[in-house]
Amino acid sequence: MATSNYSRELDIALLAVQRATLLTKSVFHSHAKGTLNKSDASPVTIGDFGAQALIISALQHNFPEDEIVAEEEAKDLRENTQLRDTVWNLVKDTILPHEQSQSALGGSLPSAERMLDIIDKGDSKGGAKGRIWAIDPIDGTKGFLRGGQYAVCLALMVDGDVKVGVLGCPNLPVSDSEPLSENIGADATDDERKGVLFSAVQGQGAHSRPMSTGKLAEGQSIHMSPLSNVSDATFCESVEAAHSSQGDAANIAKKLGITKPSVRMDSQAKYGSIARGAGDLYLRLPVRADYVEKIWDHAAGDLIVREAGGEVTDAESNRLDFSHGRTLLRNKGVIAAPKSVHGKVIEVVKEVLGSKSKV
Ligand SMILES: Nc1ncnc2c1ncn2[C@@H]1O[C@H](COP(=O)(O)O)[C@@H](OP(=O)(O)O)[C@H]1O
Ligand SMILES: [Mg+2]
Repeated sequence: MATSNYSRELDIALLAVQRATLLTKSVFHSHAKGTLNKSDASPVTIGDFGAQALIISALQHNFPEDEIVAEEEAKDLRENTQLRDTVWNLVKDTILPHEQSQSALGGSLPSAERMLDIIDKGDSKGGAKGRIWAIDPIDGTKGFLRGGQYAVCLALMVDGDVKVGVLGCPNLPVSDSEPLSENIGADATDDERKGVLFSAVQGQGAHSRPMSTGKLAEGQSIHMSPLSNVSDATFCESVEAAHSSQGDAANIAKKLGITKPSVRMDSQAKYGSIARGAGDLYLRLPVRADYVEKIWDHAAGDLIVREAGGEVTDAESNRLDFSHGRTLLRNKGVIAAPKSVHGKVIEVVKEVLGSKSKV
Protein backbone atom coordinates (compact mmCIF):
# COMPACT_ATOMS: atom_id res chain seq x y z
CA MET A 1 0.00 0.00 0.00
CA ALA A 2 1.23 3.50 -0.79
CA THR A 3 2.35 5.52 2.22
CA SER A 4 -0.04 8.30 3.15
CA ASN A 5 0.74 11.78 4.34
CA TYR A 6 -2.70 11.82 6.01
CA SER A 7 -3.52 15.26 4.61
CA ARG A 8 -7.14 14.36 3.86
CA GLU A 9 -7.58 12.76 7.29
CA LEU A 10 -6.18 15.91 8.91
CA ASP A 11 -8.46 18.24 6.89
CA ILE A 12 -11.57 16.27 7.76
CA ALA A 13 -10.56 15.89 11.42
CA LEU A 14 -10.01 19.67 11.73
CA LEU A 15 -13.38 20.50 10.17
CA ALA A 16 -15.22 17.86 12.19
CA VAL A 17 -13.67 19.03 15.46
CA GLN A 18 -14.33 22.68 14.58
CA ARG A 19 -18.01 21.92 13.90
CA ALA A 20 -18.41 19.78 17.04
CA THR A 21 -16.69 22.38 19.20
CA LEU A 22 -19.06 25.09 17.91
CA LEU A 23 -21.96 22.83 18.92
CA THR A 24 -20.62 22.36 22.46
CA LYS A 25 -20.13 26.11 22.83
CA SER A 26 -23.68 26.81 21.71
CA VAL A 27 -24.98 24.23 24.22
CA PHE A 28 -23.02 25.91 27.00
CA HIS A 29 -24.34 29.35 26.09
CA SER A 30 -27.94 28.21 25.60
CA HIS A 31 -27.81 26.55 28.98
CA ALA A 32 -26.27 29.60 30.65
CA LYS A 33 -28.99 31.79 29.10
CA GLY A 34 -31.71 29.37 30.22
CA THR A 35 -32.89 28.61 26.69
CA LEU A 36 -32.22 24.88 27.03
CA ASN A 37 -34.83 24.25 29.68
CA LYS A 38 -37.00 21.86 27.68
CA SER A 39 -34.93 18.94 28.87
CA ASP A 40 -33.75 18.04 32.32
CA ALA A 41 -30.55 16.62 30.92
CA SER A 42 -27.26 18.22 31.84
CA PRO A 43 -25.72 20.39 29.11
CA VAL A 44 -22.70 18.10 29.08
CA THR A 45 -24.91 15.13 28.15
CA ILE A 46 -26.48 17.08 25.30
CA GLY A 47 -23.12 18.42 24.11
CA ASP A 48 -21.46 14.99 24.34
CA PHE A 49 -24.08 13.26 22.19
CA GLY A 50 -24.30 16.11 19.69
CA ALA A 51 -20.54 16.46 19.22
CA GLN A 52 -20.09 12.69 18.86
CA ALA A 53 -22.86 12.54 16.24
CA LEU A 54 -21.28 15.32 14.17
CA ILE A 55 -17.79 13.85 14.27
CA ILE A 56 -18.85 10.29 13.46
CA SER A 57 -21.06 11.46 10.61
CA ALA A 58 -18.08 13.29 9.07
CA LEU A 59 -15.85 10.22 9.48
CA GLN A 60 -18.45 7.84 8.04
CA HIS A 61 -18.96 10.06 5.02
CA ASN A 62 -15.24 10.24 4.26
CA PHE A 63 -13.80 7.00 5.61
CA PRO A 64 -16.67 4.49 5.70
CA GLU A 65 -14.38 1.48 6.27
CA ASP A 66 -12.69 2.88 9.38
CA GLU A 67 -13.54 1.76 12.91
CA ILE A 68 -14.41 4.18 15.68
CA VAL A 69 -13.87 4.09 19.44
CA ALA A 70 -16.01 6.81 21.05
CA GLU A 71 -16.97 7.50 24.61
CA GLU A 72 -20.79 7.57 24.29
CA GLU A 73 -23.50 5.10 23.22
CA ALA A 74 -27.03 6.11 22.17
CA LYS A 75 -28.94 3.91 24.67
CA ASP A 76 -30.05 6.87 26.83
CA LEU A 77 -31.31 8.74 23.76
CA ARG A 78 -33.31 5.73 22.58
CA GLU A 79 -35.02 5.58 25.98
CA ASN A 80 -35.64 9.32 26.32
CA THR A 81 -37.24 10.86 23.23
CA GLN A 82 -37.26 14.34 24.73
CA LEU A 83 -33.49 14.21 25.18
CA ARG A 84 -33.13 12.72 21.69
CA ASP A 85 -35.13 15.60 20.19
CA THR A 86 -33.14 18.23 22.08
CA VAL A 87 -29.89 16.76 20.73
CA TRP A 88 -31.33 16.34 17.25
CA ASN A 89 -32.46 19.97 17.07
CA LEU A 90 -28.95 21.12 17.91
CA VAL A 91 -27.24 18.70 15.56
CA LYS A 92 -29.38 19.60 12.58
CA ASP A 93 -28.82 23.33 13.17
CA THR A 94 -25.03 23.16 13.62
CA ILE A 95 -23.47 23.96 10.29
CA LEU A 96 -20.21 25.51 9.27
CA PRO A 97 -20.73 28.77 7.42
CA HIS A 98 -18.67 27.99 4.37
CA GLU A 99 -20.07 25.85 1.57
CA GLN A 100 -16.98 23.75 0.97
CA SER A 101 -16.83 22.41 4.53
CA GLN A 102 -20.47 21.36 4.40
CA SER A 103 -19.92 19.14 1.41
CA ALA A 104 -16.60 17.80 2.75
CA LEU A 105 -18.42 16.69 5.90
CA GLY A 106 -21.31 15.14 3.99
CA GLY A 107 -23.98 17.80 4.60
CA SER A 108 -26.60 17.53 7.31
CA LEU A 109 -27.62 14.34 9.07
CA PRO A 110 -30.86 12.97 7.56
CA SER A 111 -32.96 12.16 10.67
CA ALA A 112 -33.00 11.73 14.45
CA GLU A 113 -33.13 7.93 14.06
CA ARG A 114 -30.10 7.93 11.78
CA MET A 115 -28.30 10.16 14.31
CA LEU A 116 -28.71 7.44 16.95
CA ASP A 117 -27.25 4.79 14.65
CA ILE A 118 -24.35 7.11 13.91
CA ILE A 119 -23.63 7.67 17.62
CA ASP A 120 -23.56 3.88 18.10
CA LYS A 121 -20.89 3.48 15.42
CA GLY A 122 -18.38 4.44 18.11
CA ASP A 123 -18.52 0.97 19.67
CA SER A 124 -15.34 -0.51 18.17
CA LYS A 125 -13.27 -2.61 20.55
CA GLY A 126 -10.11 -0.92 19.27
CA GLY A 127 -6.92 -2.94 19.00
CA ALA A 128 -3.63 -3.36 17.21
CA LYS A 129 -4.88 -3.75 13.62
CA GLY A 130 -6.32 -1.35 11.06
CA ARG A 131 -7.51 2.23 11.02
CA ILE A 132 -9.31 3.23 14.23
CA TRP A 133 -10.45 6.70 15.25
CA ALA A 134 -10.71 7.63 18.96
CA ILE A 135 -13.21 10.33 19.93
CA ASP A 136 -13.84 12.15 23.18
CA PRO A 137 -16.69 14.53 22.32
CA ILE A 138 -16.30 16.55 25.53
CA ASP A 139 -13.15 15.78 27.48
CA GLY A 140 -13.04 17.58 30.81
CA THR A 141 -16.71 17.22 31.70
CA LYS A 142 -16.19 19.11 34.94
CA GLY A 143 -14.35 21.95 33.19
CA PHE A 144 -17.14 22.29 30.62
CA LEU A 145 -19.76 22.56 33.36
CA ARG A 146 -17.89 25.23 35.27
CA GLY A 147 -17.12 27.30 32.16
CA GLY A 148 -13.45 26.32 32.31
CA GLN A 149 -11.19 24.22 30.12
CA TYR A 150 -12.48 21.32 28.07
CA ALA A 151 -11.50 19.78 24.73
CA VAL A 152 -13.12 18.04 21.77
CA CYS A 153 -10.66 15.27 20.91
CA LEU A 154 -10.12 13.17 17.79
CA ALA A 155 -7.23 10.90 16.81
CA LEU A 156 -6.57 8.36 14.07
CA MET A 157 -4.58 5.27 14.97
CA VAL A 158 -3.23 2.90 12.35
CA ASP A 159 -2.15 -0.51 13.65
CA GLY A 160 -2.14 0.90 17.18
CA ASP A 161 0.07 3.90 16.33
CA VAL A 162 -1.35 7.44 16.47
CA LYS A 163 -1.00 9.10 13.05
CA VAL A 164 -3.28 12.16 13.32
CA GLY A 165 -4.46 14.09 16.38
CA VAL A 166 -6.73 17.12 16.72
CA LEU A 167 -7.84 18.95 19.88
CA GLY A 168 -10.49 21.67 19.89
CA CYS A 169 -9.94 23.88 22.96
CA PRO A 170 -12.53 26.68 22.88
CA ASN A 171 -11.49 28.28 26.18
CA LEU A 172 -7.70 28.42 25.80
CA PRO A 173 -6.06 31.65 24.58
CA VAL A 174 -5.70 31.93 20.81
CA SER A 175 -2.12 33.13 21.21
CA ASP A 176 0.61 30.51 21.61
CA SER A 177 2.76 32.98 23.53
CA GLU A 178 0.30 33.84 26.28
CA PRO A 179 1.67 32.29 29.49
CA LEU A 180 -0.65 30.08 31.53
CA SER A 181 -2.39 31.90 34.33
CA GLU A 182 -3.11 30.07 37.56
CA ASN A 183 -6.85 30.49 37.18
CA ILE A 184 -7.03 29.26 33.58
CA GLY A 185 -8.98 26.22 34.72
CA ALA A 186 -11.79 28.27 36.17
CA ASP A 187 -11.87 31.63 34.48
CA ALA A 188 -12.53 31.08 30.84
CA THR A 189 -15.33 33.45 29.94
CA ASP A 190 -14.95 33.37 26.23
CA ASP A 191 -14.16 36.32 24.07
CA GLU A 192 -12.53 36.72 20.69
CA ARG A 193 -9.05 35.99 22.08
CA LYS A 194 -10.07 32.46 23.10
CA GLY A 195 -10.37 29.25 21.14
CA VAL A 196 -7.66 27.18 19.51
CA LEU A 197 -7.34 24.01 17.45
CA PHE A 198 -4.19 21.95 17.97
CA SER A 199 -3.21 19.31 15.46
CA ALA A 200 -0.40 16.94 14.56
CA VAL A 201 0.41 14.37 11.93
CA GLN A 202 3.10 11.79 12.63
CA GLY A 203 6.44 13.00 11.25
CA GLN A 204 5.02 16.40 10.21
CA GLY A 205 5.15 18.43 13.43
CA ALA A 206 2.42 20.02 15.52
CA HIS A 207 0.38 23.12 14.72
CA SER A 208 -2.14 25.50 16.22
CA ARG A 209 -4.72 27.76 14.59
CA PRO A 210 -7.55 29.94 15.86
CA MET A 211 -10.90 28.20 16.40
CA SER A 212 -12.74 30.41 13.96
CA THR A 213 -16.41 30.05 13.10
CA GLY A 214 -15.53 30.36 9.40
CA LYS A 215 -12.82 29.02 7.12
CA LEU A 216 -9.82 27.74 9.08
CA ALA A 217 -6.51 29.58 8.86
CA GLU A 218 -3.21 27.86 8.02
CA GLY A 219 -1.63 26.21 11.07
CA GLN A 220 1.30 27.79 12.93
CA SER A 221 4.06 25.45 13.96
CA ILE A 222 4.23 24.90 17.76
CA HIS A 223 7.06 23.66 19.97
CA MET A 224 7.66 22.60 23.53
CA SER A 225 9.60 25.13 25.58
CA PRO A 226 13.39 24.77 25.35
CA LEU A 227 13.63 24.15 29.08
CA SER A 228 17.19 23.49 30.19
CA ASN A 229 16.67 23.71 33.93
CA VAL A 230 13.75 21.66 35.24
CA SER A 231 13.49 23.82 38.36
CA ASP A 232 12.18 26.65 36.12
CA ALA A 233 9.26 24.51 34.94
CA THR A 234 5.58 25.32 35.08
CA PHE A 235 3.68 22.09 35.52
CA CYS A 236 0.07 21.26 34.68
CA GLU A 237 -2.18 18.78 36.43
CA SER A 238 -5.88 17.89 36.69
CA VAL A 239 -8.27 20.09 38.62
CA GLU A 240 -9.89 16.91 39.90
CA ALA A 241 -7.90 15.41 42.78
CA ALA A 242 -9.60 12.07 42.04
CA HIS A 243 -7.98 11.94 38.57
CA SER A 244 -4.37 12.64 39.52
CA SER A 245 -2.62 12.71 42.88
CA GLN A 246 -1.93 16.35 43.65
CA GLY A 247 0.05 15.36 46.76
CA ASP A 248 2.45 13.20 44.75
CA ALA A 249 2.78 15.95 42.14
CA ALA A 250 3.66 18.49 44.84
CA ASN A 251 6.33 16.13 46.23
CA ILE A 252 7.78 15.52 42.79
CA ALA A 253 7.83 19.25 42.01
CA LYS A 254 9.56 19.98 45.32
CA LYS A 255 12.26 17.39 44.68
CA LEU A 256 12.81 18.85 41.20
CA GLY A 257 13.30 22.28 42.76
CA ILE A 258 10.16 23.67 41.11
CA THR A 259 8.85 26.66 43.02
CA LYS A 260 6.02 27.86 40.76
CA PRO A 261 2.56 26.64 41.78
CA SER A 262 0.95 24.03 39.53
CA VAL A 263 -1.50 25.13 36.84
CA ARG A 264 -4.66 23.06 37.23
CA MET A 265 -6.93 22.62 34.26
CA ASP A 266 -9.32 19.98 33.00
CA SER A 267 -8.99 17.93 29.84
CA GLN A 268 -6.37 17.41 27.13
CA ALA A 269 -6.01 21.22 27.03
CA LYS A 270 -3.00 20.35 29.25
CA TYR A 271 -1.29 18.53 26.37
CA GLY A 272 -2.01 21.42 23.99
CA SER A 273 -0.73 23.98 26.48
CA ILE A 274 2.63 22.32 26.99
CA ALA A 275 2.98 21.52 23.27
CA ARG A 276 2.81 25.28 22.51
CA GLY A 277 5.32 26.02 25.30
CA ALA A 278 2.81 27.87 27.49
CA GLY A 279 3.59 25.35 30.23
CA ASP A 280 6.37 22.77 30.49
CA LEU A 281 5.31 19.54 32.19
CA TYR A 282 2.12 17.53 32.51
CA LEU A 283 1.99 15.15 35.48
CA ARG A 284 -0.87 12.64 35.79
CA LEU A 285 -0.26 10.39 38.77
CA PRO A 286 -2.55 7.47 39.59
CA VAL A 287 -4.84 7.88 42.57
CA ARG A 288 -6.49 4.47 42.41
CA ALA A 289 -4.44 1.42 41.46
CA ASP A 290 -7.46 -0.09 39.65
CA TYR A 291 -8.22 2.84 37.31
CA VAL A 292 -7.31 2.25 33.68
CA GLU A 293 -6.98 5.32 31.43
CA LYS A 294 -9.14 5.52 28.28
CA ILE A 295 -7.51 5.88 24.87
CA TRP A 296 -9.78 8.82 23.90
CA ASP A 297 -8.43 10.81 26.86
CA HIS A 298 -4.84 10.68 25.54
CA ALA A 299 -4.40 9.70 21.88
CA ALA A 300 -4.54 13.16 20.29
CA GLY A 301 -2.58 14.88 23.07
CA ASP A 302 0.15 12.23 23.05
CA LEU A 303 0.89 12.79 19.36
CA ILE A 304 0.63 16.60 19.56
CA VAL A 305 3.18 16.78 22.39
CA ARG A 306 5.58 14.32 20.75
CA GLU A 307 5.37 16.14 17.42
CA ALA A 308 6.07 19.43 19.24
CA GLY A 309 9.34 17.93 20.46
CA GLY A 310 8.23 16.50 23.77
CA GLU A 311 8.30 13.07 25.29
CA VAL A 312 5.17 11.34 26.63
CA THR A 313 5.36 8.20 28.74
CA ASP A 314 3.66 6.61 31.71
CA ALA A 315 5.11 6.82 35.23
CA GLU A 316 7.48 3.93 34.45
CA SER A 317 8.83 5.58 31.32
CA ASN A 318 6.94 3.34 28.88
CA ARG A 319 5.37 4.94 25.81
CA LEU A 320 1.56 5.10 25.94
CA ASP A 321 0.33 1.97 24.17
CA PHE A 322 -2.89 2.46 22.21
CA SER A 323 -2.99 -1.07 20.76
CA HIS A 324 -4.81 -2.84 23.61
CA GLY A 325 -8.43 -1.93 22.98
CA ARG A 326 -10.41 0.96 24.41
CA THR A 327 -8.11 1.48 27.39
CA LEU A 328 -4.42 2.02 28.11
CA LEU A 329 -4.18 -1.39 29.78
CA ARG A 330 -0.40 -1.40 29.90
CA ASN A 331 0.16 2.08 31.31
CA LYS A 332 -0.15 3.80 34.67
CA GLY A 333 -0.11 7.59 34.81
CA VAL A 334 1.22 10.07 32.24
CA ILE A 335 4.42 12.14 32.32
CA ALA A 336 4.83 14.61 29.45
CA ALA A 337 7.87 16.88 29.31
CA PRO A 338 10.41 18.45 26.98
CA LYS A 339 12.93 15.80 25.86
CA SER A 340 15.74 17.64 27.65
CA VAL A 341 14.26 17.04 31.11
CA HIS A 342 11.96 14.02 30.73
CA GLY A 343 14.57 11.58 32.08
CA LYS A 344 15.17 13.67 35.17
CA VAL A 345 11.42 14.00 35.84
CA ILE A 346 10.92 10.24 35.51
CA GLU A 347 13.77 9.58 37.94
CA VAL A 348 12.01 11.67 40.59
CA VAL A 349 8.55 10.25 39.76
CA LYS A 350 9.91 6.73 40.34
CA GLU A 351 11.55 7.82 43.58
CA VAL A 352 8.34 9.41 44.96
CA LEU A 353 5.92 6.69 43.80
CA GLY A 354 8.40 3.94 44.73
CA SER A 355 8.85 5.20 48.27
CA LYS A 356 5.04 5.23 48.68
CA SER A 357 4.67 1.60 47.66
CA LYS A 358 7.23 0.61 50.34
CA VAL A 359 5.20 2.24 53.14
N1 LIG B 1 -10.01 7.91 38.70
C1 LIG B 1 -9.60 8.47 37.56
N2 LIG B 1 -8.27 8.62 37.31
C2 LIG B 1 -7.85 9.20 36.17
N3 LIG B 1 -8.70 9.66 35.21
C3 LIG B 1 -10.01 9.55 35.40
C4 LIG B 1 -10.54 8.97 36.58
N4 LIG B 1 -11.89 9.00 36.49
C5 LIG B 1 -12.19 9.58 35.30
N5 LIG B 1 -11.06 9.91 34.64
C6 LIG B 1 -10.92 10.51 33.31
O1 LIG B 1 -10.36 11.80 33.43
C7 LIG B 1 -10.83 12.55 32.34
C8 LIG B 1 -10.63 14.02 32.57
O2 LIG B 1 -9.27 14.26 32.72
P1 LIG B 1 -8.72 15.55 33.46
O3 LIG B 1 -8.76 15.28 34.91
O4 LIG B 1 -7.35 15.63 32.91
O5 LIG B 1 -9.60 16.67 33.05
C9 LIG B 1 -12.27 12.16 32.22
O6 LIG B 1 -12.71 12.41 30.93
P2 LIG B 1 -14.17 13.06 30.69
O7 LIG B 1 -14.16 14.41 31.30
O8 LIG B 1 -14.27 13.06 29.21
O9 LIG B 1 -15.14 12.14 31.36
C10 LIG B 1 -12.26 10.67 32.59
O10 LIG B 1 -12.24 9.83 31.46
MG1 LIG C 1 -12.35 12.40 28.60
